[in-house]
Amino acid sequence: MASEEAADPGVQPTAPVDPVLPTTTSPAASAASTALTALASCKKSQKKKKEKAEAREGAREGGDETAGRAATIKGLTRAGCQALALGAGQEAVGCFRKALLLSRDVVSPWLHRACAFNLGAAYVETGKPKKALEFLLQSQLSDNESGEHLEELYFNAGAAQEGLQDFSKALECFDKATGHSGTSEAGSQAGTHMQMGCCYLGMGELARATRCFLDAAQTFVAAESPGAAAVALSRASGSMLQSRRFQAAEIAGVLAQCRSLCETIPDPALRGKLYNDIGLGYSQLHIFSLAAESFEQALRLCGGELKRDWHREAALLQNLGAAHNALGSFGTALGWHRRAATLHGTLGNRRAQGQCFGNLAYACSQLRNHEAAAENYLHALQAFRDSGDMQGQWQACEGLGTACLHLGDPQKAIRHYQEALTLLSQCQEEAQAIDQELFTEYKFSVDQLMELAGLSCATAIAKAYPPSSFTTSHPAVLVVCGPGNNGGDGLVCARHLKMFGYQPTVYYPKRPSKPLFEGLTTQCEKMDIPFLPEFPTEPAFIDEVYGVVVDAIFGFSFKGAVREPFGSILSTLEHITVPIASIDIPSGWDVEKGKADGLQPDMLISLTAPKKAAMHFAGRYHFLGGRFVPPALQEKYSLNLPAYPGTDCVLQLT
Ligand SMILES: NC(=O)C1=CN([C@@H]2O[C@H](COP(=O)(O)OP(=O)(O)OC[C@H]3O[C@@H](n4cnc5c(N)ncnc54)[C@H](OP(=O)(O)O)[C@@H]3O)[C@@H](O)[C@H]2O)[C@@H](O)CC1
Ligand SMILES: [K+]
Repeated sequence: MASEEAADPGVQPTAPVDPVLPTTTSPAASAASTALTALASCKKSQKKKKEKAEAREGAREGGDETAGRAATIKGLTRAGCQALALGAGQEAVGCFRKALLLSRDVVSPWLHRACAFNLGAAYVETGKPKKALEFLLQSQLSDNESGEHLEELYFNAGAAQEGLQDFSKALECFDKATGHSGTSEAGSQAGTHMQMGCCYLGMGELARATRCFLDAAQTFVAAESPGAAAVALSRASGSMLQSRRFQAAEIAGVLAQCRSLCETIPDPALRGKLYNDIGLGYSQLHIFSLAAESFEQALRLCGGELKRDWHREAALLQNLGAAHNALGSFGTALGWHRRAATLHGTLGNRRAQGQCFGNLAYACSQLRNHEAAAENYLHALQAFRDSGDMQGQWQACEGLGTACLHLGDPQKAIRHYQEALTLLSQCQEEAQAIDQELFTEYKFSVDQLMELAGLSCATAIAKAYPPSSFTTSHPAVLVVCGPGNNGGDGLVCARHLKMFGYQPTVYYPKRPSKPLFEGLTTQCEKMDIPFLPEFPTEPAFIDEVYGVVVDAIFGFSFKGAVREPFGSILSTLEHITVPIASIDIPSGWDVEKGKADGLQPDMLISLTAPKKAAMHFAGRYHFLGGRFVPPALQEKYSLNLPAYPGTDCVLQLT
């Protein structure tokens, strides 16, 4: 999607979800890579088993029955390996399980452990890491086993731990695997480095992950495996982009190396996948000419009519269109957008089709064909409605508004803009996901964000209610704080208000015994901010003493019926006449539906992004605060937050 004002519509190539892009440690991705290695191990153990079985054959005196059983185990093992090679994991598990059962009656602990190992490795591949570990542990080898065998065991145990998301245990196993890798092939060492890279990715240690992928790539190149090396480089570039610690030139260097390796890969499907990944990487670096070239190369490799990958083709057409939009070659972009929209439509992918219509509309508007732009924004809007994409809907409405302005219909434009605003405030799920990511991915701490949130609130209050507007003798503000983080925002806000020359008083009836809140309380106390021992029961008293009341009672985690003492507090606040400034959400409101007979604040300071309930806000001032969402995150969620003016930490929405 793109809107006419959007400075950079071409960033959209990152939007299409490419099912083959292996840039995360998603179970699917790691299972896939694990599968290959499990199979390799299986082949190796099969070979080794064959050798050992043959060696034993002469020595074994257990008679025909034992020999027959050993032969059956051998057959089952072979069948299991074949099943694995064909991707029939369940069947493989069945064969290995039977082999393991039979091995119990054979007087060879080695054979039994080897069978347990195979079953464990097969479970790794079928995505059952718990089961895998159970059998891998049974295959525990003694120290005088060969290093290579130990390497295989630790590798698979590592893969199982990785599947269980226990990345540090997985890394321990992989470390041991590399410790025993003296004699093994370079390829298998590189495979271990790949897995280690995935673990570091899972732990959010992107620089280390990058190192592992680059090491793996180097080893694969030395082992003359260009395909595997290119995959490793592609993953390295992905983690470099994600980490934001690397220079663009460094990342572009890795992408270029990956691209040149691609030329030597015989498998067209893998080549196509990699060219697409490279194109996405270049898009993120804003090198759109190389992105477009890479997407075209990928498109040529989509397969013949019979084996055509239509979904990939649609994503590539969309990416090509978006890259040309970003390059400003709108005439060329039109064709790609149309083809992409048609193909996504045929495949029933309405949301992606909406994105293509949006991009097409944007290109039309840039070519000053506003009628075509309006028509395509309408198609986009409908597609986003069908697929329930709120964000797409508001962007399409915004585009429609602009097109109507150009077509000389300001009334219609206003209606579209109004609809866009309403839709914008409904993007709450996104806001919560962003909050989560700020903590988990971007490693912000609550107190950092709370400080910025509280500062935004004090700033917004100072803008809307300057001390000169107070009718009381002093700019006295009552800050009512609740038991959660919203209350914490209130404490920070009180401290900054004091700094700004106001006279805040805090009421904080339910104080959590956590260092963060204790610290914030002490800071206020040390700044001579009084804390009320009891809440005034008379609304008139509050009206007389204070010029503004800050509602920092509940934020987005409020639910159910209000419990005491907050029920009485809110009842009193509902009857005061001085303005109430609510932080994030008016307290007592349903986070989505609001509360018609509840608190009706004069001001709302939405933090990060407006929540759904903000639609029901009817007060005079609506501010946006919490200017802490990093650009990458804004981009990821296509937030299109309105621009904060200059260095301000708040933005007045109404
Ligand atoms: N995440 C972010 O990015 C940032 C978030 N920030 C801020 O945090 C806010 C969200 O904070 P939050 O999650 O701590 O919850 P919040 O709404 O303050 O209080 C919930 C507490 O209230 C209580 N309670 C609930 N229902 C109740 C009821 N019916 N009746 C009575 N009590 C009830 C319940 O306590 P309990 O009684 O269970 O002890 C619960 O612990 C968010 O809106 C924003 O302002 C900023 O600081 C910075 C960045
Ligand atoms: K509140």
